[in-house]
Amino acid sequence: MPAPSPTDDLRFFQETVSHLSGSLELADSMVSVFNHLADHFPLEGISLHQYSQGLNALKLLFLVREGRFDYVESLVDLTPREGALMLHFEQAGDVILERKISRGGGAAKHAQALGHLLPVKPRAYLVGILTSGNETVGHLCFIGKEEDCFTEEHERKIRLLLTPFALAMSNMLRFQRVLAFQERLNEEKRGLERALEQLRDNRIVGGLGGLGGVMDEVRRLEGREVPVLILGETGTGKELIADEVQRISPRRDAPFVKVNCGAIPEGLMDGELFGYEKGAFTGATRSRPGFFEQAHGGTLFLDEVGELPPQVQVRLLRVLQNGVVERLGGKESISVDVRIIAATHRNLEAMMKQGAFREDLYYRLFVFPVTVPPLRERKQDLEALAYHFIEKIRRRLNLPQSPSLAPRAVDALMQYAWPGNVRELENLVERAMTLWPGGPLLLDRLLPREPELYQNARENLSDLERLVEEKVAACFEKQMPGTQSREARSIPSVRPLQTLDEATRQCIEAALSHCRGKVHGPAGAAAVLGINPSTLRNKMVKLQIRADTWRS
Ligand SMILES: Nc1ncnc2c1ncn2[C@@H]1O[C@H](COP(=O)(O)OP(=O)(O)OP(=O)(O)O)[C@@H](O)[C@H]1O
Repeated sequence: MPAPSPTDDLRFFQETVSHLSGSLELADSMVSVFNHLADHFPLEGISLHQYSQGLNALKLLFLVREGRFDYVESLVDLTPREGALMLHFEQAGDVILERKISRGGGAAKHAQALGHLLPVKPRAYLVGILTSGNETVGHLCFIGKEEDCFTEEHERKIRLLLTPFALAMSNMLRFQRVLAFQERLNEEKRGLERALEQLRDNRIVGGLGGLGGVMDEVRRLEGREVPVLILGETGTGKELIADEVQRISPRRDAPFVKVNCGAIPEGLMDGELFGYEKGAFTGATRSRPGFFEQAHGGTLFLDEVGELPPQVQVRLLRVLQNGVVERLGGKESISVDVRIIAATHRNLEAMMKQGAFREDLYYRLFVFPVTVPPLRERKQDLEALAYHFIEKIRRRLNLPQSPSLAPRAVDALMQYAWPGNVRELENLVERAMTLWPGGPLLLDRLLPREPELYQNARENLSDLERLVEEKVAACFEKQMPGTQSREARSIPSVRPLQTLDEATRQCIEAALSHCRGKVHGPAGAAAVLGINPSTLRNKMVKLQIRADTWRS
């Protein structure tokens, strides 16, 4: 074969450089370079490695093969002798031609690093040390198809390419690092936004309404560290209450670790709760502290505690009694100081009777119980909750304005039994806002149709009537103290008696004046009176009360 002329070399050099710089995407330009070089070398692949003196390890960065690019960061540990050999190559800064891989040879470790990507077989290697200024950029490996496939001519040709490869690789690696850094920053930003969003949205709606009793209980926990057990149907807001207990606890600045016991597979539960040592089981490639250790000094929230399998209940009880954990595969006892807040939608007492929940554990957890009532028992909060979710979802969906609720939708919400509680309402509002982002939200159309999920309309109506009457009675009590007590009712009043309509009018007008003429919505008269806005409107029409009289 005639020796290549300087013109051939120049063309080869220019073509390679143009493939190398063809794209900012490392993968694209490397695939393109590979295809071009495969016409000049008997190539199986090209890889880039870096030697880390600190770790005394050889790091694989990427491998490119025909039509395929793998960006894989993996490490191969080196012996001190192998490390010294790598340093020696780097200092020589040239090309090593190995006609076949030999144990202890220069490219043996490069081949080992690629073992999981390329079938190990006898083949030749050309390793070029890439340098830029005084820095070593990496080891560029041309991987041959077989033994002895590279010649001195190949060695000469790869030498021509060392400088452009060094420049391109150094720039691309820097670019990759910037991208990775940017990605990390974006991820951090998303995390912070989520945390901020949660802080904004963690407001408890109904704290002065249907959750008034619960919040009174919770306030008694301020500054205390007793174990708390939060009970209530699914989706009633138990986790939100747990957050509130934590917020007012002396441990509020310490770790607050939340564990959903129902979401961890039974086989992993011990390891997750109590931690494990490296090698404790297949796949335990390193030691890991469990949730108890992570919560040391702070609080552990055991959500869905009723889902714990019996054996885990035994170990949990032991940790609570002794204040120490032992990691799986570990020999040491590790002291832990953890406050427990637990929650469940299950009837633990019934489970205890059936033998499914340990009695001793139950009494350890049942120190300060808080029961969150189902939504159907606090319908006065429904409209305010719906508006709270509208606002929360509007922010998440980035909508310019909050859509309104269709008035007839509120009636339907009041009659529905809400088996999924507040979470069901939140999901319903989200679906409605996806369907009608500009409003009005026809929530009634999205409610299930099964009649057994609705309270009898008549019963409901009389409930509302009863509520109005209660409000009226409260009004009387305020204006004429004592007239509402059982005894007082039998004593003739000194004040002239009002008809029910007159008393209702007074009550409605007082509420409207308080709310400056606002009828519905979170700060509206209907919410203050605890009745459905359309019921209030009907009464206003009947009594000829106009809301705008109170608007300033
Ligand atoms: N009173 C409330 N005010 C505002 N948002 C609430 C209220 N109650 C519940 N939510 C919201 O409803 C959703 C469900 O509440 P949460 O997860 O606390 O219920 P849970 O009882 O813990 O449910 P589960 O039993 O399924 O674990 C959450 O998005 C929560 O923020």
